[in-house]
Amino acid sequence: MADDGMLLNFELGDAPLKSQVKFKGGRWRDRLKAQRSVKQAQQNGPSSTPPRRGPTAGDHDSSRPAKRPRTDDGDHYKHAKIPKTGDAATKAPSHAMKTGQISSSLFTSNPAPVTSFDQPPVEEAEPAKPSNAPLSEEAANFHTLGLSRRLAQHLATKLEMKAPTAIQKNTVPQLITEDSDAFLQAETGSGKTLAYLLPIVHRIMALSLNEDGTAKDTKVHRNSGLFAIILAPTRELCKQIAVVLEKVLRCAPWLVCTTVIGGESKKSEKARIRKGVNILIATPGRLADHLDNTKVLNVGTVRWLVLDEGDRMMEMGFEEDIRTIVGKIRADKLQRQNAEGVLLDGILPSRRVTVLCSATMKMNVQRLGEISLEDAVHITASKSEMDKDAEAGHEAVFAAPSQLKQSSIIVPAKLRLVTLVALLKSTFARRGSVMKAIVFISCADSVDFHFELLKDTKALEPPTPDSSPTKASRKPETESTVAPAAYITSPANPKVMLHKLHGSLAQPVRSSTLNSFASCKDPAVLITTDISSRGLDVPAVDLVIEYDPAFAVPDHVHRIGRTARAGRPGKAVLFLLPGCEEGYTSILPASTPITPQLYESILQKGLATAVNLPSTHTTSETEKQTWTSRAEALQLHFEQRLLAGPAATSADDDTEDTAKPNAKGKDKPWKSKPKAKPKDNPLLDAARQAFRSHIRAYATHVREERIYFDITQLHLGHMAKAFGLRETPGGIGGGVARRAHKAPGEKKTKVLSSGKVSRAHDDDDDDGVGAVDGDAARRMREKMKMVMNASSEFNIG
Ligand SMILES: Nc1ncnc2c1ncn2[C@@H]1O[C@H](COP(=O)(O)OP(=O)(O)OP(=O)(O)O)[C@@H](O)[C@H]1O
Repeated sequence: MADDGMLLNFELGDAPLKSQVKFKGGRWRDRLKAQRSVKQAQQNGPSSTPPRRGPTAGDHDSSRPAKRPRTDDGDHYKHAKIPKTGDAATKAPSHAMKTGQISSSLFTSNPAPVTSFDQPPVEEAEPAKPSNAPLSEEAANFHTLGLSRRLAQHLATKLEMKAPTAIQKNTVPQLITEDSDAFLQAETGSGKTLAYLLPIVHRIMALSLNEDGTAKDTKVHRNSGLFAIILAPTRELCKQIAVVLEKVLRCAPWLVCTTVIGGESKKSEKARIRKGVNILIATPGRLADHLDNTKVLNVGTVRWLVLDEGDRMMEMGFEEDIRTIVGKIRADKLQRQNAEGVLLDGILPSRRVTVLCSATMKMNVQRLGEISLEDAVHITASKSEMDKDAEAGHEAVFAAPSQLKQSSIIVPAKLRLVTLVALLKSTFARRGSVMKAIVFISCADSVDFHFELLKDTKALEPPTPDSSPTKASRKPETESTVAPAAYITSPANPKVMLHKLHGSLAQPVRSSTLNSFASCKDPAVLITTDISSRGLDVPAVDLVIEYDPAFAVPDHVHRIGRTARAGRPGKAVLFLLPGCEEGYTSILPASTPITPQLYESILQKGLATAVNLPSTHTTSETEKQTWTSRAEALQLHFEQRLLAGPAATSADDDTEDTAKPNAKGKDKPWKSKPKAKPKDNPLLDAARQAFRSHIRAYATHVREERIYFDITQLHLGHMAKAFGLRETPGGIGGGVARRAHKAPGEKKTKVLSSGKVSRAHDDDDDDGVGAVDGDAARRMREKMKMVMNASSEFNIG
């Protein structure tokens, strides 16, 4: 985009701030309010905050949260022409960023929150007792649950697991003694993986060992038959399950497990199957493929089919594959003894057992149950819950771990980026306080952009051999996904490693990045999409930040469940926009209230000291610098980084969505492809692309939750600022741009590329797609469907 005529809401110059800010347009009341807030910010420094007073709880209609007061658009700011890129102001930012010389609209014209912050936060009397921790050894141990002494001892001595968790206590005896199907449902981090693995391993081991642990005459080995298949939705999860299983099988080294998950040649997978395997861990697509094409894969001896994260597999569109797999396994005649004449019945289940497993239960699990389960027992962590649900015949309510501390930050769109940096900076302010944090973002483009923005561009020269976290990052696979972080480091904690992960990365890159994050000895941040929300088990994760809220409540439960695992403490922070989004916390599961936090306090804390601005920009910090001016300087710095270098062409601004769905939904429905390749400034281009994808992704919150995530309430101009953009990029796509909240009789609104929202005509489209021509509406519906399935994030073979 050419810079000529580009408007920005910063004024760089020597004149005092006061005289520079004028507000035009809109209602006089709004102008006066904005003027006062700027004046107050100038006079009071750190203590200055925009005037805020939200309605108290009484004012707030809980059924439909109050709309946020809409401020008018750019008219409220004084606009100045930006100098051409390369001009003195952009070339010499340090000069431009001297204290008192910046006029930023960061703190003006922001909508006020509806949440009342007047109430002092209720202090918890004592920390909540962990709900997903192992039980006390007196209450239960693995041997008394029915596991062999050998296996129980191995767990205690080699895996340091002396007592089971509640779900393990309820599942292990059931799966050892009964042959009925089971539906395991327990909160995140409660040990469901071992709950189903241990009884399977115990019973397969029993083919070779007597009850007293002595060896039987006939010992099974890797060629004795495939006894169990475990299906999981992602390659990462499959590998993780395989790692746990391999550790368990060290006490029975004659048994073999393997994975078939794609990402490597089918030939080598076939070769492994041919060598013999007793437990197979697979993604549905790949297994269905092998069942069709790999003759050596004999499922006649299979006694268990485990569907881990079953609801996610359904959501990702694997229903057909699962039907095929279940059908093929059931159709194959059950072999009572294997080829070597070892009698399987009596020791292994006498029928094929299906185990379905998840922390949450979306409606589609019911359908999955219909496909795969017969008279299943519903096993939960608490017996009473199990009985009650069995009687009532309804779903168990999914919950967050009780020890998990949840909070929300109500942040106006314009301040999101600087607040994220401030939060991360204060999180890692002290060495050793937080080791790992995960930041969830709605789409891969936005993950890419934030990673590029926050990584230390200066520190990308080859790392020194003694820097432990970079051991993994030295690998070529992680060159573009692991980097030292800038901005969030501090003198006390100078090394923080930034990681990014999403489904569009090649499989070796995904695996190495995850490995690097998990094994990183220094503090680490993972910026990721929902690809990391399910099943990922990195015990040292202390903090989960939902920078973009999840598309549905169950996804939120899985995201926050990456911390506070197996009884450990953890924190989760949710970013929300002022207005209707604030009501979202009322539908989230939490054992203690989700504490709302003021963004000002986050900024104040995080920007109490100077931000380590990398690259060529250096601030001339003075003692007078306040957190507000630091926030403004930081925002300005980001915006200047985007503008540095030759400007990109405007061709991409006219980009329309060209996503082509395919059968497996592997492409990215909300990702648009530029018609013309932008010439330069990759960061600016990445910001625009991220913004577009973010807005499209926003439109895909599940229907029931769109009263909280109403795209018509989104101020595109303000949101653009959170991507360091001074203008709202075009090309968001007719469908999304014209979408409106579907309330009966409500007029549709139209989101213009300028960021303004204008009223449009009514339409009667069922899917909430706005007034677009029939073809476009159909395309949009298709796209929405695909996005709902969210399969784009997973490259599953
Ligand atoms: N009995 C136990 N004692 C100690 N730690 C355990 C025990 N069982 C499991 N764990 C640990 O608890 C953590 C979580 O286990 P797991 O990944 O199986 O949880 P999950 O219930 O499947 O969670 P999610 O729903 O998020 O996938 C793992 O790090 C595992 O090693």
